[in-house]
Order: sequence, then structure tokens, then C-alpha cells
Amino acid sequence: MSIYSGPVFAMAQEQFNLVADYIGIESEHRDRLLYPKRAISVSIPLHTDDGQTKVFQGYRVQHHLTLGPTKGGTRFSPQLDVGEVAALAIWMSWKCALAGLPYGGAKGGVACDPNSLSVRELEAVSRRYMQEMIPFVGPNTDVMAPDMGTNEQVMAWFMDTYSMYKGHAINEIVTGKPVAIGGTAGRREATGRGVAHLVKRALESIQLDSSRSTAIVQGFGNVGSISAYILAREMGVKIVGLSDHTAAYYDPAGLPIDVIERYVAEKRNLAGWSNESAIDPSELLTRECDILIPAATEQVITATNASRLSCRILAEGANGPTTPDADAIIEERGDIFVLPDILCNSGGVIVSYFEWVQDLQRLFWTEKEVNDRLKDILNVTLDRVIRRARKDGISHRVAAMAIGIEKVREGKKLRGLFP
Ligand SMILES: NC(=O)C1=CN([C@@H]2O[C@H](COP(=O)(O)OP(=O)(O)OC[C@H]3O[C@@H](n4cnc5c(N)ncnc54)[C@H](O)[C@@H]3O)[C@@H](O)[C@H]2O)C=CC1
Ligand SMILES: O=C(O)CCC(=O)C(=O)O
Repeated sequence: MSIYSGPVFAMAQEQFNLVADYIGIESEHRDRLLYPKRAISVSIPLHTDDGQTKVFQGYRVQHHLTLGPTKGGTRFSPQLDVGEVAALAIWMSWKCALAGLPYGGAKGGVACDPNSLSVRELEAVSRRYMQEMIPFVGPNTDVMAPDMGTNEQVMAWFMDTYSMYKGHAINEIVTGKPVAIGGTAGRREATGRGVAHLVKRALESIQLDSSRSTAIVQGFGNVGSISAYILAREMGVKIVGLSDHTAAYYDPAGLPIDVIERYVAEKRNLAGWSNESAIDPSELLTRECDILIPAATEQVITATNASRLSCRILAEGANGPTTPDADAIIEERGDIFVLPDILCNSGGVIVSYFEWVQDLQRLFWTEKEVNDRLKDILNVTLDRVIRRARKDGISHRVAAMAIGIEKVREGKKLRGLFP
């Protein structure tokens, strides 16, 4: 019996089976490819600022070690469970393989609300999480990075905790850390920069001019905010809709992104920014725009709203924002250019790979080198996905996943893991 359950794991499994049917993976080999190599579950006690003791659950799921170490982010979010973490780890595997990175997928996190913790409490949770994970991670075993609810500071605490245990600085144990301690130029912006670059390519493909296009972005954290800034400032896209977990806004005349940036820097979220453009958050994704970017959480585009999407491009900054039921509706409609998550948000892990390589070599690149190499990989990968989709008459998602899964399957075959 599997320990993995819940709607997000079921979705990863359903997506995998669809692709496995298409590329003809024998039924006896499916579990070998789908189920994670290991899952670690730990308890994280915290002495809170008000004198209580709380215990949080932490997880790390390592999907496969066939092609190299595992790689993936660390999420701090209240409802996190091992099924969700496993799904995210599995998606990391297909994402890394699709981009040609020498990694398997992993994901981890702590079931806690980082917004309700003081800085001291957040540091204590972060350090204890890494301390519990020390036996299971390493620069050649599993390399963590940020994801929802974590950031460069958390990565710095992870690195410090691991390095103190080993007795010397081991920068390459995590990526997405501050540049001053071995982070790479461009990692903070990498996921959003990748999203924006692929949107640019999609706009070209459907012959829309970026300076006459509009965008809605759900989620205003690392991925959402940077995507919105680059689209607005470097491509002239009008941002007409934005949201985070506290509020949603829509204005067809355009939202003032610079004013909003300053507001969020001060208040830390979008709550209370405007009364005039405030809307019910559940309406945001179906409002009219050219480019729709879900950049928050899973399963927000479902059978309930897929037929009402009013966009030309769906750029999945988040992992798993679209359910398989919604995929079927979108495919049937045929009027939306989909940039599937494992392609669209792969800029983050691609630049994490660059960071790991630089740390291992103790040789650092300029931001231009990082961004140029990022674009090269994204261009090649997008072209490959589009070609495969056209050739076989399949969706971009199935094409992207098929390429990733085939690479993992081939690696396992060559290493003798299949008879
Ligand atoms: N940080 C990275 O480099 C990468 C992140 N991703 C994915 O992108 C997504 C966002 O991650 P980050 O930006 O790093 O997280 P973050 O923690 O920096 O920001 C998350 C944002 O989403 C908002 N949010 C949460 N629940 C929401 C809801 N129900 N409706 C609207 N907004 C909501 C939060 O208020 C916050 O603005 C996640 O799915 C993550 O797995 C994917 C690839 C790389
Ligand atoms: O940068 C990384 O290693 C992983 C980023 C991540 O968690 C993701 O792509 O979902």
C-alpha cells in the first residue's frame, strides 16, 4: 500500500498514466518510473516566541537518482502533506529531464505558515529542518532550493546548518542562496525570466504584439511578481489583473505595476491596495486577457472554469495549476497556446543547475552569461516540445512530459534497472 494519497498525487499519477499510454510503457514498468525512491518524514519542534512548544511535520521526497543527484525546492505551507510533496518531486523529474539537466526530481517542505512565524521562529524551523535532513542530502545526493514560502534567507540558513555540521563551507548543498555566499547572479529572477521569455516566444508564434497584449498574474511572490515586472517593463505588456492569497485586482485599463511593487515592499502583500479594482479572487482567472499566468498553487484551473478561460496563452508559472479534466477541455477548445508547467517554470531549476555547477567549479559567471545560457536551453526545449506535439498531434503538456519521461526511462534501461 502506498503512503502517497490526496488530489495532487492522484493528478501526477493520472498525468503519468496518460503519457505512459501514449508512449507505450508496459504496465509492469510504470510503478518503477512513477513511485519515489524514498520519502523522509521528520518532526520539527519549535519553542515559539510566546513560550509554547509546537511540532511541525517536515518532508523530503526523492523521486529517482538514476541520472544524478535529486534536485528541487522546499515549500513552507500550512496544508503540505507527503502526497503533495511526492507529486511535486515527480514533476521535478520530468522537468529536469526535459531541460536535459543531470538530475532526478525531489521536493520537500514543512507544514507550517511562514507568514505567521517571527524571523527567529522561521530561522529555528529552517535550521531544524535541514539538521534533520543532513543524513539524506548532499551535493551529490540531493540539492535543495527555494519554493513557495521559502527564499534566499532560508537557503542561507540551510547552507549554514549543513556547513557547520561538516566543519567547512559547502556552498553547493543548496541553490537559490544569496550571491554573497555562493549564489548565482540571476537565480532570484530566473523562474519569472524564463516564464517571460517563453511567453515572448508564444506571442511570436501566435503573432501577437507584446506591446498590445494584456496579462493576468495569479500569485505575487517570487515567480508571479518577477514575471509581471519583466512582462511590463521589458516587453511592454499591460498587466490588467493580479492577485495573492489576500486580494485580487482587475482593471482593463492596466494596473500601475511600479506603485504596486512599492506597496507590496512595505505591506508584504496586496491586501487593501485598491477598492476600485478589487474583485472576487475566484473570478480572476476567467477575466479577459491575452496571457494568463497562474503563479501560485496547484489545481486552480479545473473542469469548472476551463471552458470560461478568456486568454490566448496559458503560461504555467506554478507547478500543477491545471487538472487533467481541465486539460481535456482546453485541448478540445484548441484556441489556447499552453506553456505547460514543466517547461514554463523550468528557468528556476535551470539556473539552479548553473549555480551548482559554478559552486562545484568555484568559478562564477556574469548575469549576462547566466541569462543567455538560460534562454538557449529554453529555446531548444520549447522547439522540441512544439515539434513533438505537431508531429504526433498531441498537446504541449503530453509532448513535454513524454520527452522527460522517455529520458528517465532510457537512463533506467541503460543502467540495467529494467530487464
Ligand atoms: N521559486 C521558484 O523558483 C519556483 C517556483 N515554482 C512554483 O511557482 C509557484 C509560486 O512559487 P513562488 O513564487 O516561489 O512562491 P512565493 O511564496 O514566493 O509566492 C507565492 C505567492 O502566491 C500567493 N498565493 C498563495 N496562495 C494563493 C491563492 N490561493 N491565490 C492567489 N495567490 C496565492 C502568495 O500570496 C504569494 O504571493 C509554486 O507553484 C511553485 O512551486 C516553480 C518553479 C520554480
Ligand atoms: O531550483 C530548483 O532546484 C528547483 C525549483 C523548483 O522547486 C521547481 O522548479 O519547482
